Amino acid sequence: MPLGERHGGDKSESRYCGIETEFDDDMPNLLSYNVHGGFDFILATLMDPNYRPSLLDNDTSRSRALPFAGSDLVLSPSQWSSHVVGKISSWIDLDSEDETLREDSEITLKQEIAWASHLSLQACLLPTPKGSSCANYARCLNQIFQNLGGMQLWLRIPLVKSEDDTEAKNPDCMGEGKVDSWELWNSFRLLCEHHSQLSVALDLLSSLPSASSVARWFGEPIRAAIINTNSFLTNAKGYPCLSKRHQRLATAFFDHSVQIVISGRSVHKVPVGTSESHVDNQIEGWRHPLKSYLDYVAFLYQKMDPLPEQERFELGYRDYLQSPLQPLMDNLEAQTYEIFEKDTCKYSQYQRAVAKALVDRVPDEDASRVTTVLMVVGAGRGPLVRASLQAAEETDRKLKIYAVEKNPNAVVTLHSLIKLEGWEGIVTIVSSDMRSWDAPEKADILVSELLGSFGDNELSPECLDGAQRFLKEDGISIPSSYTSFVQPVTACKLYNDIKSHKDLVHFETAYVVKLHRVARLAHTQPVFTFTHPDHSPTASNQRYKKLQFDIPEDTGAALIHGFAGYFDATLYKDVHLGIEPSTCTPNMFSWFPIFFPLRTPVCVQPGSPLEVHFWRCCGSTKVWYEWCVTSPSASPLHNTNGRSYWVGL
Ligand SMILES: C[S@@+](CC[C@H](N)C(=O)[O-])C[C@H]1O[C@@H](n2cnc3c(N)ncnc32)[C@H](O)[C@@H]1O
Repeated sequence: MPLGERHGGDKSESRYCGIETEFDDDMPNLLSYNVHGGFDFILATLMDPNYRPSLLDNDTSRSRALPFAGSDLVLSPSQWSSHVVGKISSWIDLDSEDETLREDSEITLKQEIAWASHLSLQACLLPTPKGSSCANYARCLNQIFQNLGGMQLWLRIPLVKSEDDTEAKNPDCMGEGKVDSWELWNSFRLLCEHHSQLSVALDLLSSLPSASSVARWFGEPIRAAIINTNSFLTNAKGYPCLSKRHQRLATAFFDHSVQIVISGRSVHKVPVGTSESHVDNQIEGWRHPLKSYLDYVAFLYQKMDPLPEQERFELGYRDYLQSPLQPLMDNLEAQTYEIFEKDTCKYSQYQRAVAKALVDRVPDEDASRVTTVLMVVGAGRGPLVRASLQAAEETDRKLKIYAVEKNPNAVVTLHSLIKLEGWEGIVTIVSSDMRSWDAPEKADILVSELLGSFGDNELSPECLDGAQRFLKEDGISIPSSYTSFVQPVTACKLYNDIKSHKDLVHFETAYVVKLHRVARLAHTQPVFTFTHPDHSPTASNQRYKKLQFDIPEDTGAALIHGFAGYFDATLYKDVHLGIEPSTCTPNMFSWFPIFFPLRTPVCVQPGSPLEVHFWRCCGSTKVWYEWCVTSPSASPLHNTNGRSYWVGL
């Protein structure tokens, strides 16, 4: 019974809530008890906890069947796959000093995974590594991965990070010697080479690490969050509830399709005869002992704000890598223009900028006599022409417009608009590349939108350099400048998607992507700025920037899979437009961020700075970026000579 419905038809996994169960060899009864109690799936031990392969060696009845919970026939295939997550025996210790235990563990792990695969379970929960060394555990998993089919393996990791290294460690819940459970996870997944079927089930304890430290996990492949009943507080009426921080975390998990699992025994004496449940499925007075915990989780899920319309529209794009547009080299298609044109926020910012420029250029007393020459360069299907005309109307200024466009298909539309919109005598359509157009007169205002997610990556600088020939000496360019920004991110999903191509080219390409499962590890920093017009005789569009990021120390160590990139543009004076997270234009959807990957992720320890270099390089036929990390360790230089990714001139 899903936790509820969220506006917009929620299809995420996080609608489901599971329960961790004790071993029970009556699997049908165990499942039906918990499903009737309201849970969607059970986290169930598949093998008798007393089983040890080494004990069988001395057993004369060695050939008897292994003590699996019943047989595969006790549940239907769909019950196994939809309602059971296998829990691998928690006693296993693959890195134990005790050889017998180590060997027993290896045999049991492989047997249990093989049995779970036979049942077509979607996932199995792997116990937390017992010590700080997990090499043999990871080695066995690598062997298992070679032949696993589609099953996911969730490594159980407690969400702990002591702020003080001298703080007592809890050997029951994580490897001795590790005070930051993320490091345990990181060692494990590095040993497994980021295997895409290895993910995390986080155990939420009653106290949580710092916000930055928790945030780092959102770039990791978390599939489940296990909340023990001991981590719940008690509300005034005696019901279980979570602390504000736990609530916010649970909500963030829902938003990232992480499933919640309740574990432990009921530790709340819920008043009899009352019910706060929203989905009450009591059968003949019976109530699952953990129902009040489930009800609370459902309540948190249902009280989440509905996804805004734009977010709903963008759901399918989350963490989906796209190649950036090449609007100079290629001709955009009608549907691309259509998406741009729906972004009213972008055009209203342009309208505001043009209005301010018109008023600055022509004082009120001259408004009826002076005609301003405005050129829209890269006019597409005309939205900036329309925005400029609206600015003129709003400010009572007279305008003459040239709409310059190099895409012949968009020019067809522009011509049709002359009649349709009554632009005769005001707008002249020019079918030409702005860099080679021989303009009949000079412009007072040059309006363009040639910006990519990283500002200059669609070659606005090169195009506007070519167009500024026909801008008057004191003319205005809208935009007047733009700056790119980057920040380091953990982005396991993106890294794995790129890795799946098994080539260098994909690791040296920048992608446009709606970032979702990422952890932004430091504030953004500016990279390259371009200003227009630029009349300096030595002007060059090549750039180099060295950046140093200090990741907040309380984050702990983190793995950098690459850099998220953004831009901010000053259109005119105080009117800006951009996607840099701290200043982004609200409700604008024309641009997703850009992502520059690293071929090998870089691990940064607390307190050690991350040094990064970005170059913008220009050749006669193309522009490209190169990038690398030099501290705490050196990465290779990425995209040398634009060998993998470039933008055509
Ligand atoms: C990002 S689109 C913007 C289109 C339109 N202004 C809008 O906001 O919907 C950029 C447009 O500039 C055009 N363009 C790019 N480089 C150009 C050049 N050198 N000369 C003329 N048009 C160019 C492209 O064909 C495309 O139509």
